[in-house]
Amino acid sequence: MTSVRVAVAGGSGYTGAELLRLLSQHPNVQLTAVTSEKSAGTPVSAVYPHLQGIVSLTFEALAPEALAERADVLFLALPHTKSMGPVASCMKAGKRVIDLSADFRIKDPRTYETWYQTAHACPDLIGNAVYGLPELHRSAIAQARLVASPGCYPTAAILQLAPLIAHGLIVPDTIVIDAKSGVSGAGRSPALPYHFPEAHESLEPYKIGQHRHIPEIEQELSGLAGTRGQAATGETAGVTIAFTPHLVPMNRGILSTAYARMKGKLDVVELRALYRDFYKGERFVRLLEGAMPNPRHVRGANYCDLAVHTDTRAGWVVTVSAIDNLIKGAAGQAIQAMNLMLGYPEETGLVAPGIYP
Ligand SMILES: NC(=O)C1=CN([C@@H]2O[C@H](COP(=O)(O)OP(=O)(O)OC[C@H]3O[C@@H](n4cnc5c(N)ncnc54)[C@H](OP(=O)(O)O)[C@@H]3O)[C@@H](O)[C@H]2O)C=CC1
Ligand SMILES: CC(=O)N[C@@H](CCC(=O)OP(=O)(O)O)C(=O)O
Repeated sequence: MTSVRVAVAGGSGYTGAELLRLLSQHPNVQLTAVTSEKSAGTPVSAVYPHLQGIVSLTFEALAPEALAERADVLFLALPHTKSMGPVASCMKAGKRVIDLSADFRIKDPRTYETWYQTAHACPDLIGNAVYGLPELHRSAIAQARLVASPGCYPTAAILQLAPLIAHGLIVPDTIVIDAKSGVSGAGRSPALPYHFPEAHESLEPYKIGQHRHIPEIEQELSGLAGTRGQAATGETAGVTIAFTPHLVPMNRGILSTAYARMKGKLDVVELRALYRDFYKGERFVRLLEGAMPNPRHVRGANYCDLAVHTDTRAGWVVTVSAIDNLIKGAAGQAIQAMNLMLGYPEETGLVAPGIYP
């Protein structure tokens, strides 16, 4: 088996730690470097004791150019707005890059600027980036040098709505997405809302109608509508959503419930058959008919569990999805993209089931 040299920038964060855990078990990967400024000089296992005896690297403070020399594939797990420069350097060095931040997900630099309050530093590179959701962009990811790995909420929301949009079965501007995330979604840096007494036994919506994942979800759903669905029926391809995220007192996991008004009467049996067909052969999308999606069932795993229901009395279709924000919502999905880019079987290193309870 061939092996590829892989480095992780931002390895001291939560998604970085999950990348290290998963990559250390990948049969084709040799981990060569991991960066952190604050923990430079500290062994990875001193920051993350669960990696003791598994990852022997020490965190280093490396400039992107120096990091790029150490690997063939680079995972960047840096905060959004901080990834643009490092991505440009790694691309210039001719490396394959998988960026977990939001910096290359939005195709329109003005939209990025509006939602991230920062001008894009390298708009010329945005066109090279492929949105890293394998279930929608598999062949483009396989050809890509730069993958913009999706956000956690968008992964859950896009996967649950894609079949409905692609088949033009719902009224596009009636989509309401109500999603809940565990606290690790906010990263490892401490802040008051994530302090135990604040977050524990609490459930709070935030950024109602203002969350930066809105343009990302709309971009992908509009793309689906334009290429496969509503556009064919002569309607506008632009999809507008109402999105409310919530912080829930779990370490990890997202549960997303999406509602949309049905065009005409849709039979739930037919809808489920349509979802089965849309996701046929997809290793990491599990369609549930008896059980309900629950973040508990995907903890530590790369699955997205999905269920479709109809409220025929009120005329709504209701879909529910569950992912682990750090795995299918971040590190696992990024490794899925790497496997595609390198021609490895897509599930390599990702097949372990979740942990329960
Ligand atoms: N958490 C989640 O569920 C998800 C997160 N993402 C995205 O992945 C990326 C990483 O997220 P997450 O792991 O949660 O974040 P964390 O806050 O846990 O970690 C951030 C990492 O970036 C480093 N870092 C912080 N500030 C800077 C800076 N100014 N310049 C360079 N490096 C810096 C930190 O290193 P140091 O030790 O030096 O502080 C740390 O390694 C983000 O873009 C996030 O939006 C994507 C999907 C899901
Ligand atoms: C609970 C929580 O705070 N979640 C984060 C989303 C994290 C994420 O996945 O977003 P990116 O990948 O775009 O960083 C938030 O709402 O901003």
